[in-house]
Amino acid sequence: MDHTRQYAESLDTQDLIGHFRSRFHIPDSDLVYFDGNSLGRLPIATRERLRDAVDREWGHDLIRGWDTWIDLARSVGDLLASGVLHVSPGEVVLSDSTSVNVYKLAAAALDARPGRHVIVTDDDNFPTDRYLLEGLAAARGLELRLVATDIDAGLDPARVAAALDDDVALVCLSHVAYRSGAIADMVAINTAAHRVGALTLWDLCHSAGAVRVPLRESGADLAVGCTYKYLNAGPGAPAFLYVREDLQAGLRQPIWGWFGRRDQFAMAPGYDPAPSIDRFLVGTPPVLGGYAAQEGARLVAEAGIDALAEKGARLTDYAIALASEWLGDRLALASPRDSAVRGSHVTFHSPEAWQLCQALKAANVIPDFRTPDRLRIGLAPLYTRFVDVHEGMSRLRSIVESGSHLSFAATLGRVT
Ligand SMILES: Cc1ncc(COP(=O)(O)O)c(C=O)c1O
Ligand SMILES: Nc1c(O)cccc1C(=O)C[C@H](N)C(=O)O
Repeated sequence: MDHTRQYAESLDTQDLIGHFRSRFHIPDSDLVYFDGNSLGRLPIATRERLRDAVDREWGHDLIRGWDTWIDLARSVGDLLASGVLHVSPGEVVLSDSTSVNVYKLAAAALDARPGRHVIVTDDDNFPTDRYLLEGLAAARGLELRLVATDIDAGLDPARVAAALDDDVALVCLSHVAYRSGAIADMVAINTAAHRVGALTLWDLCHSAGAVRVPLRESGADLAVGCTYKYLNAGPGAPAFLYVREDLQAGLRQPIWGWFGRRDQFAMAPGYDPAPSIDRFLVGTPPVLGGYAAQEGARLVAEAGIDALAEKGARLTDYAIALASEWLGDRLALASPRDSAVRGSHVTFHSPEAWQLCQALKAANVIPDFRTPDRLRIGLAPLYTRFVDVHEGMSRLRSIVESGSHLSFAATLGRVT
């Protein structure tokens, strides 16, 4: 491969979705942002929409705003369904945080499988998922069965299958692993789970807006995900949840708020869940965050998931090739090498990963550090250019070659 900046520029020139970068607010042209998998950039349309929503809808319309706000969770859900997740309208809704949605859907799934005593997840699933499942298992006297995962290679579907038997109620896993970026085999795992009568719940935080998620093709039961990463909806924006249409009537989630009730404004006695995906809602939705999720989902839908996934694969392949050429075994790959089973971020091992992260930030490159010794580089395909990858990796090369990172304390500081 050609390692010149000119080559990176030529890749950008040929990039069919490269123009989407101009739809983002990018005030610091020197900054190399490798963290869109933690917090996406600000779309220009979102900034304008939020200004208008604050000034006109809230400032002027006041309570009358609810005439339109009331349908927002459903309309953004439908947009995510058609433009991002490729499922049917009425199967996705915007709601709460990913953590709260894991709790609601996992509890609903456990209630739907009475008499079964086991929840399966993997030992490298994202912490919030593991903790929530641990809490549910403790409260209900169930076993939480952890499948051992290779942190770099990702989940082995055969190991998941080996953990399954007819006492398993729920299998809850991440589609793209937060550390390695490995894509789990959703088809094989759903098939194995359904063979023993278990339900599946997928965390799509690192998938939505970055890779094609085979919810429909794999017969997935339930899913959750956030909108602040590849959907660019901003810090703390509301999450989404997916419940396959044929399961909705048979599932009840445990937080019985008024937004989940049939005929909400009748304010009637007793809880009677809505006969739709609305039954998985709880309370008043965050409207400003909802608008941001809507604008973010529109951009992703316009670019198209297949084009985004293809570019994400090429960007991560390019970062791997530059790392191997320039840094050799000083930076070992901690992600799958095959882009077909990798999301839009790539991770490297180094005993000095923490110091490298600090030195990169000082050089105006933002990656992140993940325990125990990993440098994670997120390459959000909507706005990351090949020249950004070239520039970021070349600043990393200068740091490693000069040893300048060694002047940073080796002690871990605050990690986000
Ligand atoms: C896989 C995964 N699940 C869940 C979360 C977080 O959930 P929440 O938005 O509820 O904090 C993250 C990132 O923060 C994540 O990467
Ligand atoms: N959600 C985050 C937050 O509220 C604070 C700091 C970081 C995050 C993240 O998104 C972390 C991210 N999900 C990860 O994969 O590590």
